[in-house]
Amino acid sequence: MLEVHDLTVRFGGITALDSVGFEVSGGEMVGLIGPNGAGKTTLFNCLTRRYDAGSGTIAYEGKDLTAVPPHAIAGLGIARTFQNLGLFPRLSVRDNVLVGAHHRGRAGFVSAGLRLPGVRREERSLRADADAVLDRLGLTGVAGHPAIGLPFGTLKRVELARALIGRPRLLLLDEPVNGLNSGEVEEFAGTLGAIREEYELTVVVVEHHMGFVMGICERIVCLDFGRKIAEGSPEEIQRDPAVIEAYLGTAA
Ligand SMILES: Nc1ncnc2c1ncn2[C@@H]1O[C@H](COP(=O)(O)OP(=O)(O)OP(=O)(O)O)[C@@H](O)[C@H]1O
Repeated sequence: MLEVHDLTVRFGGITALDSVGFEVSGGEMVGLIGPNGAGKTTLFNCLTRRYDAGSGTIAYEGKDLTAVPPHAIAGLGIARTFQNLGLFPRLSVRDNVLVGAHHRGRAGFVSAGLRLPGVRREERSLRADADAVLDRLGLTGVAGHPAIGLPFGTLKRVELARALIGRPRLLLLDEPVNGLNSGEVEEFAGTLGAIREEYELTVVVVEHHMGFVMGICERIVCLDFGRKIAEGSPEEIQRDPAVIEAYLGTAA
């Protein structure tokens, strides 16, 4: 589904990604780990076209992703969540989720302005979809509540709902359990495991929480200083000397 080859990204003198390559098959859940500044978010930003790759290739379902404009990414079935939440604080939870469905709307500027029947039908159908996703993630009770003031764990689920309403095939999660307590982490892992099947998702997840990532992913890719230093099953990664050295500064 996803093939990344030789991807390099530089910011002035910093090489954020250095010839990184890996593949993800349809239906897989792959973890992307690495110490702070390793290049994980930069990689996500390349996959969603927020950043241009300096060199290298990214193929998604056989298509050259580097030639796709950023606004067309959602329409290709790629959705992401953000490390620091990308929600609109004063919009209701339901409206925040509907933002994730913008690419599914077909109404043009004029027909939307005139509120023609087709536009109203489309809005009803998207609202029904939003309500179904909110229900699935246990958010119905806060659907009308502004995002501001809701607990962090709830907001993380709203982010996930907003990604899901876009009907993605590839879901990119940037630190989804960062800031959650251990009970919430466990609950999120259970939800993600279930919705992955229900929504037929392929998932790439960036996460520092090792218990979460090792427990839920089939395969892990580890970056350090922009380079891929290891790839393998959670068991292989946990005993890989290069990974241990990257995290602890010494091969234990
Ligand atoms: N827009 C940018 N301009 C300049 N440097 C950047 C930019 N984005 C990232 N970097 C640099 O690229 C390197 C990789 O950063 P990145 O945010 O991708 O790491 P990360 O693995 O996601 O880290 P963390 O786990 O802390 O989120 C860092 O040195 C960072 O300072």
